Amino acid sequence: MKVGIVGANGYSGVELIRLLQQHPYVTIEKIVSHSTHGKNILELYPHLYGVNEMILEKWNLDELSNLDFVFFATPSGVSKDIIPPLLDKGVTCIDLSGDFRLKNAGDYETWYKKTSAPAEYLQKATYGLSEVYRDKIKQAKLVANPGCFPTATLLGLLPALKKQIIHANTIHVDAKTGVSGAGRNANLTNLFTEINENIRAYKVGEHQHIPEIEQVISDISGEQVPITFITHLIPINRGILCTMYADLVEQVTTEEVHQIYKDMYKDEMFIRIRPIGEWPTTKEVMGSNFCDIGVMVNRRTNKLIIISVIDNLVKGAAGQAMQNMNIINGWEEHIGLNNSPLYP
Ligand SMILES: NC(=O)C1=CN([C@@H]2O[C@H](COP(=O)(O)OP(=O)(O)OC[C@H]3O[C@@H](n4cnc5c(N)ncnc54)[C@H](OP(=O)(O)O)[C@@H]3O)[C@@H](O)[C@H]2O)C=CC1
Ligand SMILES: CC(=O)N[C@@H](CCC(=O)OP(=O)(O)O)C(=O)O
Repeated sequence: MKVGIVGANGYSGVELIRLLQQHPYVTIEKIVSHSTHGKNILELYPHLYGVNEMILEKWNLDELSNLDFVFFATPSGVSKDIIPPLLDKGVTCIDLSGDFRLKNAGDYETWYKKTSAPAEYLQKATYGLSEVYRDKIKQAKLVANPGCFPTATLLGLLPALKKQIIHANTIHVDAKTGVSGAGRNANLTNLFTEINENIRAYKVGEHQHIPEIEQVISDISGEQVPITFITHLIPINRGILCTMYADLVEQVTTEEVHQIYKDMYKDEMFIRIRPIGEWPTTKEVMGSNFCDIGVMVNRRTNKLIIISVIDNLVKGAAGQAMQNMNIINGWEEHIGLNNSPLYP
């Protein structure tokens, strides 16, 4: 199958190259960039010598129309204009940006502060949280790949929400991310001197992933509730760790909750429910498509505590996008995604 990557020289794009190169049924036919078009990708990423030595091209609708599948790893506000004509030509698109995730155009404009994609295309998009929307993804022509934080948050909350053991309106999420989440662009807050030996809360109360998480919670629980969700930038390259708390509806034990989580994810190869008393770390999923989850009931407060971790560039972006491509094509979901985490 012939695929293309638009935004191929960003961090998520390069992660797509790494993963798609190891997929047996796929060849990367086109890599597209914006300000760097015309360069060999090696000039930007010398680690790709002998792996991928393609030239970055300019966006060209006709040339991309000959492909089977195109991945978009572009900043928000870009794919909303270029995906619709490509979709109309019958090419299946997977968008890693936020442009097609929110069903309500007004929500996108409020939280992203940009013009939304046309409403009819928002309705055509399928939200690509693989483990939750697999059946819809199978039929999709346009997948809105989830944000990195929503992936870690929602996979962690899902069993508790589905089994209705927590009050959805009491959910608090304390999320931490590595710096690659901000992409490969020069900006003051991403300087080594600003990041190193430092932790910073950012976009407090106004993170664009809040409506995305609330949209799925509402879909699963039937409740439209606001959540408290705060993000922090920490001095690591890759990884997201979300610590979540919510009030329990009634008293349950850690063992009971743990069993609910194990049962719900028993057939999911990328979700690892950690033994009771063991809390996952970002390094334990680095480079892999795993989402690791630990749970505990805090008896003193009658709250459920959930900790989930992912690699933001893999399960949080390129890995989940490739998992979705596998789902659409009816291939086994793990194809190209078998690598174990990189440790230490
Ligand atoms: N980084 C992460 O962990 C995650 C990122 N995402 C989302 O994925 C998308 C890409 O993120 P990331 O890889 O971090 O971003 P980067 O900033 O690292 O890369 C952005 C890419 O988009 C290209 N680009 C910029 N403007 C345009 C344009 N107008 N037309 C075509 N291409 C353009 C850039 O090309 P050039 O350099 O040549 O200008 C570059 O290749 C974003 O929407 C992000 O929110 C989602 C989940 C996780
Ligand atoms: C560290 C950092 O800045 N991370 C980004 C990750 C979000 C992202 O990748 O953007 P979309 O999912 O909205 O496309 C952020 O918190 O905004």
